Amino acid sequence: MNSFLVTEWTDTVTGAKGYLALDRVFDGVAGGGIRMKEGVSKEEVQRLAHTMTLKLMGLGMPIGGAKAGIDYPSNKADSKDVLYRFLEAHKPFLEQVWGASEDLGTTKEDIVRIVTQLGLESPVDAFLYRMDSSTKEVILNNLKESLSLNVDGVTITDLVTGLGVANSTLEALKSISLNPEEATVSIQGFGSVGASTAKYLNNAKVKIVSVSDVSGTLYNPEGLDVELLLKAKDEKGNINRSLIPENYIQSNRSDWLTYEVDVLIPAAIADAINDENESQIQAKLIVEGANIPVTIEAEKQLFDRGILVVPDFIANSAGAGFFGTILYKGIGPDAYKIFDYLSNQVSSTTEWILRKAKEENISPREAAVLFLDTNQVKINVAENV
Ligand SMILES: NC(=O)c1ccc[n+]([C@@H]2O[C@H](COP(=O)([O-])OP(=O)(O)OC[C@H]3O[C@@H](n4cnc5c(N)ncnc54)[C@H](O)[C@@H]3O)[C@@H](O)[C@H]2O)c1
Repeated sequence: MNSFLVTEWTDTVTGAKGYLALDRVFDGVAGGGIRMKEGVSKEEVQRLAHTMTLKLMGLGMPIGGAKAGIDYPSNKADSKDVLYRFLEAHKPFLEQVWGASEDLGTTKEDIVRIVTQLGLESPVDAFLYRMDSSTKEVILNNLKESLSLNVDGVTITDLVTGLGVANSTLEALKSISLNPEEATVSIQGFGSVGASTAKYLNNAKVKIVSVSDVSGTLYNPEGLDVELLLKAKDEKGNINRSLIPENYIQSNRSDWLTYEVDVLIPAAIADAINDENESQIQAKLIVEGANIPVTIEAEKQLFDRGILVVPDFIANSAGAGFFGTILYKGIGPDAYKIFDYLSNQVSSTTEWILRKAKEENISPREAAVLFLDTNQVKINVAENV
């Protein structure tokens, strides 16, 4: 994987390794989260940074993709000190090139607290430093207010990715001429992405017949009561079984993909659909809510069986565009305007790639690469600095 730049850092206290990969730098900046997890490798960080570039390009954002990774268990007592030292060492990047956010094992609150201690105004100072002081002040306020917005008691950063996945699904249903009210869906995972995807599909009257979490699968061919499931889930996406109606069939967590449904939405783990379970799938569409939930081999087999897979870097990209919407599109602090912008972008990209895939008889992933190549010319990738 060729990144524009990768740093390698060693913590002087614990010996932990850390990396910052800037996949591309457009207009002087790149954006992406900080993952803290035992075993994170430089290659993983580079791959994730590249996916960020693809997501941001798909959303029409003039920002390169970045990702940081710290190979250290996030549940250790001193993990926040390790994060502090990593950010301290990368302060010059935070000041001028890299806009940081949370990812697995880190929180927005910790990152904001640490960068403030380091003398920065925000984790996205790099995006602001070329702006004149009055524009910067307006944008910073917009950003702070936007981060605290919530809809129905849920912060918008916890809703926006699932909203995009739901809109991508609705667009994909159009491409197979299926009315949302007649469509059935099964979702793996009921955390931030799975639950918000279910919420917005339910609003569009799509029938969610099956949902799984880490403990198992719930199934009701008549449709699950999504509002009830949203109330029964905790902040980690675990559904409290004592609140579940008796007529729901409860089974093993691997059963979610075996039901006869129109759409499968893997929104939990990587490699959830692979060459060992792909043959059990009866759906017409798979919309990737999680990152890399379908292996490349399984995706090829699904394509040969006529099952379309909408790639993750299109379907789940809305969350990646949250900062860009406020920083570059001047939108905010208004949850519905932010939602409108991002969901329209995800819908139109999904429509484009599925139409192109049909016209050229290629997979949606191949069509997405064509889309990004076209887009790349527009945002001038050659001006890497
Ligand atoms: N949160 C975001 O904005 C965002 C954006 C893009 C991609 N993603 C990716 O989407 C995926 C889910 O993210 P999230 O933020 O919703 O996570 P989360 O931790 O909020 O929820 C994960 C859910 O998956 C369930 N789960 C875990 N292992 C499972 C298994 N083996 N079978 C069935 N269910 C299982 C959990 O019980 C929980 O319901 C991850 O791959 C993440 O990297 C998240």
